[in-house]
Amino acid sequence: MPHQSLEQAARKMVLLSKATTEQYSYIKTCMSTTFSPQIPIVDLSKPDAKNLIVKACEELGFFKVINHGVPMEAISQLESEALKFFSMPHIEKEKAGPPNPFGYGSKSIGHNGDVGWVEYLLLTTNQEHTFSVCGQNPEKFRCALKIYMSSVKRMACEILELMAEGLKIQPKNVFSKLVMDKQSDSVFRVNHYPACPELAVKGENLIGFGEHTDPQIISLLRSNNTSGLQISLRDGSWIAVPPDHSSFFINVGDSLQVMTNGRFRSVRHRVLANGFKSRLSMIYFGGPPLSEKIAPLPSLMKGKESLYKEFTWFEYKKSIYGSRLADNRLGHFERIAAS
Ligand SMILES: C=C1C[C@]23C[C@H]1CC[C@H]2[C@@]12CCC[C@@](C)(C(=O)O1)[C@H]2[C@@H]3C(=O)O
Ligand SMILES: O=C(O)CCC(=O)C(=O)O
Ligand SMILES: [Fe+2]
Repeated sequence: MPHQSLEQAARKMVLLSKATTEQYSYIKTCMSTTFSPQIPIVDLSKPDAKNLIVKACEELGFFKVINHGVPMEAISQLESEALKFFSMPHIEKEKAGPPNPFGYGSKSIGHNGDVGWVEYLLLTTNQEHTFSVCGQNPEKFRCALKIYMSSVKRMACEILELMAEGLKIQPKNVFSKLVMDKQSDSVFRVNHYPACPELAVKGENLIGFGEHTDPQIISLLRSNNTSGLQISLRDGSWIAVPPDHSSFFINVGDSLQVMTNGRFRSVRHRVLANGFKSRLSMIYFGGPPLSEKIAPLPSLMKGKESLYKEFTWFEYKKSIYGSRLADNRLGHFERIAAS
């Protein structure tokens, strides 16, 4: 059974890793994280979807989507190819790395010292580059990626159009056209968090993926049935997101926060490693073309000043790659109101 071999591989990874988990940042905040019914659920097939989406983006910057239209078959195919990839020996996986910027990465996230109990594939959504994905059957992996990505991109556009409709702004493709653009700088990521048996023994927490906001416009996340994802509320407390393998979780990204002049919030989130089960998640990050100006839409300003300085997505990207995961990246671009 592929699942069994995955757990075995994870265990091996733990045993073989000389430094074990000592070098990672343990976090002791588990007391403030609880499962809660607070995650809004949006049924894309219902007429009130657009209003629920706007409310969720204003309050949390996060919601769950059901009846999303991505066939379970496409999801399972990609999941199974990804699991095959991650169950290969480390030396084989390394052939697809390092992620500069695309490819296989392990433990290290970005280039500024962030680490987590995670291994991942970071890919461009642009066809040609996904060819760097290796593995035993790269053709099958690529094919599954292509089918999944086109379906998820369609959902991203549908959600972005519902946002514009819910905000009552014209044309309804103001946001979605950026992700639909041929030059769109969208990214795809598959994260694998091996089970970390040491945690189960010690009863401690270990960071899988440190807290951050996603810089793009919108992120669409699907994971297996393993918990770990948490989001931060306005008051700074963390809530655990109950896993749901058949739904998608949507994050507002920094760029959408700027385009709505702060009305929508980009949500801080993180992943904790699990002591018993491995987690596999796949995330589509819908981004604008590099040359696109990221600025509040005039129709959302209503005579108010922009909260942000003007910048292009290229400029923002340059700045994020010099940042640490937990940094407040939008801080540099906030306009201090002249009084
Ligand atoms: C420390 C990091 C790692 C970054 C860049 C920088 C700050 C934000 C991280 C992310 C988070 C969202 C996906 C990603 C692909 C992105 O666009 O921003 C990540 C990227 C990476 O994993 O390389
Ligand atoms: O793997 C996950 O569940 C979330 C990871 C994440 O937030 C990211 O890759 O930006
Ligand atoms: Fe993220």
